[in-house]
Amino acid sequence: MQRWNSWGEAGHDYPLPEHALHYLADLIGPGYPLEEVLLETVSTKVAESRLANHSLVNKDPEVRVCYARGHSFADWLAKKSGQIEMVPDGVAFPESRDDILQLLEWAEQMDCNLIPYGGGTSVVGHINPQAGARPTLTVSMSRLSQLLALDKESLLATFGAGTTGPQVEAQLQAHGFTLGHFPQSFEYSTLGGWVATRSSGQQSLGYGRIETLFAGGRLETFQGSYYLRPFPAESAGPDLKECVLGSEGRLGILSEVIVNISRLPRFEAFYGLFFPDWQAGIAACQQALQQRIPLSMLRLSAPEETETFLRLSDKQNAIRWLEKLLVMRGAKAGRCQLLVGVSGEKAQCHHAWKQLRRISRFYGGVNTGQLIGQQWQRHRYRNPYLRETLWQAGYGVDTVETATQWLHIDSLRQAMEQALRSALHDDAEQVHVFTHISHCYAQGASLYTTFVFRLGETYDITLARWQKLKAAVMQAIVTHGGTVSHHHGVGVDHRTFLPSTKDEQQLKAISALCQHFDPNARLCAHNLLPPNFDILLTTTGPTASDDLSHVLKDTTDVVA
Ligand SMILES: Cc1cc2nc3c(=O)[nH]c(=O)nc-3n(C[C@H](O)[C@H](O)[C@H](O)COP(=O)(O)OP(=O)(O)OC[C@H]3O[C@@H](n4cnc5c(N)ncnc54)[C@H](O)[C@@H]3O)c2cc1C
Repeated sequence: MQRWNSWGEAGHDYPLPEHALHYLADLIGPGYPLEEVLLETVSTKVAESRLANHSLVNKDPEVRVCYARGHSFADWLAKKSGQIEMVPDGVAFPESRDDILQLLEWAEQMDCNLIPYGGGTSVVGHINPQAGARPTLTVSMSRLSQLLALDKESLLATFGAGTTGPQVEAQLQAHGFTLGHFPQSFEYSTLGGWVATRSSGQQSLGYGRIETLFAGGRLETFQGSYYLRPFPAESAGPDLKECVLGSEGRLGILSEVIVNISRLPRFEAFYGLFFPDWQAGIAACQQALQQRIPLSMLRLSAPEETETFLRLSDKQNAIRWLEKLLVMRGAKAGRCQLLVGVSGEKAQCHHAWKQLRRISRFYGGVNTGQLIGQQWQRHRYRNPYLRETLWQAGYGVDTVETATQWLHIDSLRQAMEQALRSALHDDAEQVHVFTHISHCYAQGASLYTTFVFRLGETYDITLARWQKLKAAVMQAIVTHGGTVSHHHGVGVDHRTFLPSTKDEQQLKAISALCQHFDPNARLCAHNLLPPNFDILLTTTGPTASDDLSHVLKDTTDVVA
């Protein structure tokens, strides 16, 4: 059974070896765990539902609690402490498009808000009900998880939007196909959620981000049902599919998603390389991308992350041998690990790997073969479980991600890491920070930074620590040329910073689009736009002459 206040299936634990915990204690001090509240206890405190009965809606307090929060660090604190301010008034489980249309109609009658819920793996507050006069109905897509159509000739598959990663792959692989979308939340996140958040998978370099994979589908809205046809390409004016991508539940509920699929690769391998330093690793990645070498993954760890992985490994004997080899070959302190993936026809993969090795040699890279790559592949979804392991040891872990041009990669990384390392100086607390590049493009890459800190003596102190860390790093991102998000989305947690990425005219256009599809602001109105932005437009009407500068000033004040 899925854990209600943490990641993963109950009983699936990944303990860290003793030496790994000592390493962490040496870096930031010993951790002290916080006591957790039981689901039964939280459920007894839930307020009465404000919704009438409906055959599709479950109002059981325990179910409502389980659907109340996602997986941001603040969400975890809320669940583990039991201080969940808002829970949905009910959770609906539609089984068909008709059920969804019925729920939209009922929401108007009940005057309630709706939250489409995929896997609930959001890390930016997307699916958290907000306080307000209207009741909230969360719409779980979990029963819409079937492969509905497979066009083997055109490589198109139609799924219920609530299909999770493993369900997508199992149903496709049974026919010899794959989607190739493997976010780290793969186990629980869904097709609808991926589209609504502009998700990116670990092998996006080969298969593409969800933008490339999303071919069409059906969107159920307060303005009716839309069928987004899966043409291979078209020149027929603006494409509504583009608007649905990243809409974060604000336009409607995706009931079906059509995706571009691939034949299962005949060959796939992951290799490990080590570069003497970060600059060499970056230059090699940049070259590989700009020469269009057909790889399926490039993941470059900065020195602190490389060192952390080596230190935390439970195969210390093998690591000692590896270190000897690396030192002999010139990759000493400051070295960076690069993971390389190739997928496809064997000859094509061998050729791509050969081309990459040629670039790597030029930059002093040391080839360590497939061993590290195989380890990574075996444990590719394990990191989220380690969040719980570290929590139990008294440490908080969170990640932030962004993207920028190659020109700014280095300065942005330094700014993010520095902001995190110094954020808790006033509390006399150390923060362990490390970064990797997780998705590469010819023009730039995404940076993914992890920070580990000690839990406070209470939940409130811990939350305050996390808030300081998050604010400091977001500030660093937007002032050093990063986007608010490369793949986690905006939600509630990043919306204040959106004006740094999109200007006033763009925000107005997005707001007008949301109002067109959802005139009464029932669908996830908390997501995406800066606070008060919609309210202002609703009261004055979205005209081009609206002066929103004071709203934007409020939000940019936080940014500046
Ligand atoms: C441990 C962990 C690792 C992660 N790793 C990655 C990663 O590698 N790559 C990545 O991209 N993200 C990652 N994420 C973030 C998260 O998994 C993604 O944002 C994912 O796309 C969310 O999918 P979901 O089905 O869980 O959506 P939810 O969290 O349920 O919802 C997210 C948003 O999408 C909307 N939505 C969901 N379904 C529908 C629908 N059918 N119609 C309309 N709107 C809908 C919701 O209303 C909400 O606004 C990670 C999260 C965690 C906790």
